[in-house]
Amino acid sequence: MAREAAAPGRTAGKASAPSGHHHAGARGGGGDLWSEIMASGGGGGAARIGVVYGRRRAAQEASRPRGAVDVRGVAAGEKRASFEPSKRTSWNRSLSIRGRESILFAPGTKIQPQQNPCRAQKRPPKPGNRVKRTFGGPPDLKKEKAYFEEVDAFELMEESPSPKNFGTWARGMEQNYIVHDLSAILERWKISKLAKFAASRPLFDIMETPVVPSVRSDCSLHDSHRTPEKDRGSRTNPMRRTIPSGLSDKTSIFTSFSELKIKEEPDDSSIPSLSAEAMTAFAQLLLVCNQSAPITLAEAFSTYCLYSSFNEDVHGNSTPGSIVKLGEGTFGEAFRAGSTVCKVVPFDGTSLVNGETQKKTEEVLEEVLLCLTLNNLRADRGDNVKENSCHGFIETKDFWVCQGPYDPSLICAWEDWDAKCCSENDHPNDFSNEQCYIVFVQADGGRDLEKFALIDYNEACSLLVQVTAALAVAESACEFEHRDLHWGNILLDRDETQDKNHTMGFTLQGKNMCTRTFGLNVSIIDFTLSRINTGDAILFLDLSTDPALFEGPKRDKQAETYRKMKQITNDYWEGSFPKTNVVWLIYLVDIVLQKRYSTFTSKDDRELRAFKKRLAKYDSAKDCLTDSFFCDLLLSDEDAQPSTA
Ligand SMILES: Nc1ncnc2c1ncn2[C@@H]1O[C@H](COP(=O)(O)OP(=O)(O)OP(=O)(O)O)[C@@H](O)[C@H]1O
Repeated sequence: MAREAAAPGRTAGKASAPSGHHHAGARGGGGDLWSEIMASGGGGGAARIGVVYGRRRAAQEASRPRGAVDVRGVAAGEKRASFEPSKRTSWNRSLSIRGRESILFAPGTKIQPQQNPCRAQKRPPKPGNRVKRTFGGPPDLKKEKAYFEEVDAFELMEESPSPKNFGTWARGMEQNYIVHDLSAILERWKISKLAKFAASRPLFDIMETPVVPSVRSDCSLHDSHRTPEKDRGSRTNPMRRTIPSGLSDKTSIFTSFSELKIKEEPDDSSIPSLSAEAMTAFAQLLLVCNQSAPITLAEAFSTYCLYSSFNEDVHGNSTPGSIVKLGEGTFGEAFRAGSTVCKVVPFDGTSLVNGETQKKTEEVLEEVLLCLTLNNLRADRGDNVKENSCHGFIETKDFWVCQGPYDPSLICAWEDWDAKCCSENDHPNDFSNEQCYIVFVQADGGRDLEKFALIDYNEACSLLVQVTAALAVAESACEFEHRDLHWGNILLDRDETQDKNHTMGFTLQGKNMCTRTFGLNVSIIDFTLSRINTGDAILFLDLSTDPALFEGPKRDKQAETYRKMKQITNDYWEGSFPKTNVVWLIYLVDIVLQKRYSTFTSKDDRELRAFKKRLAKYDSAKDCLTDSFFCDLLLSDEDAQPSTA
């Protein structure tokens, strides 16, 4: 995670109705396009149905001081617990108490206005976004069919010892992206969540639970959940068949958060019919990864790296060639492997990594769901025309569940990077044989903004319009808020082959548009803090359990932006507040201004300052896109030159 030099920060503007639509007819009737989009009332928000399940990390985690040594690893005989102080001291990298959360929608329940009754007065108005997609109702047989096909495929795979195409050092093949059946994955995940909840309560209790309105009636939400337990029992039995049919009758009972007072470890035997159908998070993760068991990091990387006989370890064993570390974050190490980037994130262990508690399997699974949902915004997979699509989010090509110590080739790449860039992370050489990792295989998005020098004002404009358009599309499609869009999480790639009129296509609420790229391709990464509404569930991170995130230095742009978000959300992180995207856009303009590119004229500076001032008025990235700043940068589809998407 990057840090920003101190400079006067702005206070987030009070939420107000969007005003000043200065986009007075961006080329070729852009005005009409915009008036249609704006008149449609904001488009997207995903179906908001009755809340049936939520979880929250244990509050006691919050009391552990930052950087304090977690001795649980020692008690558990975990190799990696260290009593040395963590290298990580940055306020903004200490995320030890974070936990991804989810709210699941009950099938068949009605869309509810999103409100936290205790704070409803203070919160900005919810945009009237709605998506066409609805959930619940009669059973979706297509989904079930897809599900069982996938289960059958998995069972077949289990019989075969060689899932996927790994395992030979010499293979060195480029792997195409894997097509995931997102709806089947979500369905499975939902069933498991519900079963876990159901298993935590005696059967009679559930059956007698009256159906209550799904809007929470008090603030008990905040103390009604517990940290989900690890799902490692699944290791020996990674696959349990789930039978979705008939579940909806039972699940419709669970419609209130206030009913979710889960106090003990779920007892799987209490409701056999549900728990037997549910898969553990670990088994689900394996299934998403198309694996029957974890593999080693070396095996995963060998899928993407060309074999090189020059890459041998001290024992003469061949190792994957061309692995270079590209960057690091609090949770992950990013390596280039062939033409892909593999982000390696340890999970589920009890030892601290980089001074932080490791993510739990469920959190990893939910981050995977988030990546897949964003992948779904991409338009180039032969799908039908999409209501909202863009290419602004990094493409996740695949995932792997790995286990064992760090591979020597990765340690080598890590040490090379450390020698040059001075890593803030712990040396990865003492992970145990049991350590699990999730490997996110992504497209190579280029260099992050922290390290990238924009050549001129046009490139700065291209950066701003592409990020704004991507956020606007994702807002509309799935109420997406990135919530951590610092300069380490925006990647830029200069494509010398693009001419100056090159454009990048996107679709916002059914309208095809293009952004001018000026030869720059922008990708947004790192969805760890992001909030998304998949239609089945809201996935978010409860940042109220991480007060230190908001205690960064005064006037530090990034620290101020977290504080602005807190102000906007009023610490109600499950809520939809697209204004959080706006404050990151303001941060981005600040970064561009602060970098003081030598080629910027004073007029360019003035333009940017005026734009930044206007941004404070907007309530969402979609609103920001109407600003006059983007007039010459946004084209309607008909006016565009041949574009990338
Ligand atoms: N797909 C990619 N292409 C190129 N570089 C990448 C890619 N993904 C990550 N990186 C590099 O690795 C760095 C860390 O990645 P990322 O931000 O995803 O990790 P993280 O642990 O989630 O970080 P954070 O501390 O912000 O939560 C990035 O800043 C970037 O330099």
